[in-house]
Order: sequence, then C-alpha cells, then structure tokens
Amino acid sequence: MKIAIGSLNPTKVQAVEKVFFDCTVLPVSVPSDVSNQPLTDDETMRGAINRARHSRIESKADIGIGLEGGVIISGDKLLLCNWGALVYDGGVLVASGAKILLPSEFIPALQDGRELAELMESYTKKKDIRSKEGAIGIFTNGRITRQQMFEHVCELLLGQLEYLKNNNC
Ligand SMILES: O=P(O)(O)OP(=O)(O)OP(=O)(O)OC[C@H]1O[C@@H](n2cnc3c(O)ncnc32)[C@H](O)[C@@H]1O
Ligand SMILES: [Mg+2]
Repeated sequence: MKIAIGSLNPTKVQAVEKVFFDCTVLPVSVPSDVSNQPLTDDETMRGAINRARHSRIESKADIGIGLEGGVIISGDKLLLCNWGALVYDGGVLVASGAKILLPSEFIPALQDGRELAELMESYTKKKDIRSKEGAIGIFTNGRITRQQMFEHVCELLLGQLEYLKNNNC
C-alpha cells in the first residue's frame, strides 16, 4: 500500500514511517492552502486536510496524510495546536494532537503574521526546532517531541480507519 505524506519535514515523515511501517511512504511537498501560520483550530485542520488531498493526488497513493501545526489564542493564553488528516477512497478522517501552553509573549508577533518557528529560534537561540524536538519538545522538557506527538496523531488516524474497515462502514 502506498501512503503519501504532504510534507518533507522529518518529524512528520518519520512519524508516518513509524506508524505505517508496512507501507511505502512517499513524502511530497504540497501547499496547505491556509496561512503559513494557522491561528485557529479550524484553519489548522483545513490545512491538514488540504495537504492530505494534494499529496494523495500528486503521488497517486492509496492514502494521503496531512499533518499541520498551528496555534490558538484563547484570551490571554496561547496554545500549540496540531491536526492530522487521512484521505482514502472512502473519505476523510481527522484527529488532533496534544495541546500545550506557549509563552503568551508570542501573541502580538503571531498576530502580526510572524511564524512560531521563527519565534522559537529567537526564544531558545536554537536553530531549526521545527525539524527536531519542536516547540512541544522544548516546553515539555523533552518528554514529548514533535515526532512523538505526530506519531500519536497518526495512530489516531490509522485506528479510526481500521475501525471503519473492520466494521464494514
Ligand atoms: O514543511 P512543513 O510541513 O510546512 O513543516 P513546518 O515545520 O513548517 O510545520 P507546519 O507548517 O505544520 O507548522 C505551521 C507553523 O507553525 C510552526 N510550528 C508548528 N509547530 C511547531 C513546533 O513544534 N516547533 C516549531 N515551530 C512549529 C511551523 O514552523 C510553521 O511556522
Ligand atoms: Mg510550514
């Protein structure tokens, strides 16, 4: 079975490779058709669905997976949010990732259009966190990395697909 993943980010590709270990995984760079830095749950979920659809078509795969990172501003709180989508011949499945607090001081810059990845680099003085432990790895003291969070999202997607197939839905 061929599984497309709509990103070249190693945390996303490796998460898909780990969960769909018995499939051929095809990473492909595709647009999310949402802003580079989604600012709501809904926008982040739509980004994941768009990536899944584009990647499945572009790779002529059986299944397309989209994983998208974003943030949510809730009053004075800033939360990291992530969504995954799986597109197959029967439709679209979605699942969200764990949410954690991010520093509220990031809010004005994010509202001005800056990306979390860039803010994380100046905050931590570390390069390319988005391809390594991620913001979730930094702010959970390394207990949950970005790849582990995406693996959990992939398990939620695959589990839903298995349930539907097992129950002839
Ligand atoms: O190549 P792609 O797949 O686009 O990978 P990406 O790292 O840019 O990831 P997303 O587009 O899904 O994330 C949307 C934005 O949020 C940032 N972001 C999301 N989660 C992050 C994390 O855990 N650490 C650092 N930046 C993160 C990311 O850099 C983008 O600016
Ligand atoms: Mg991106």
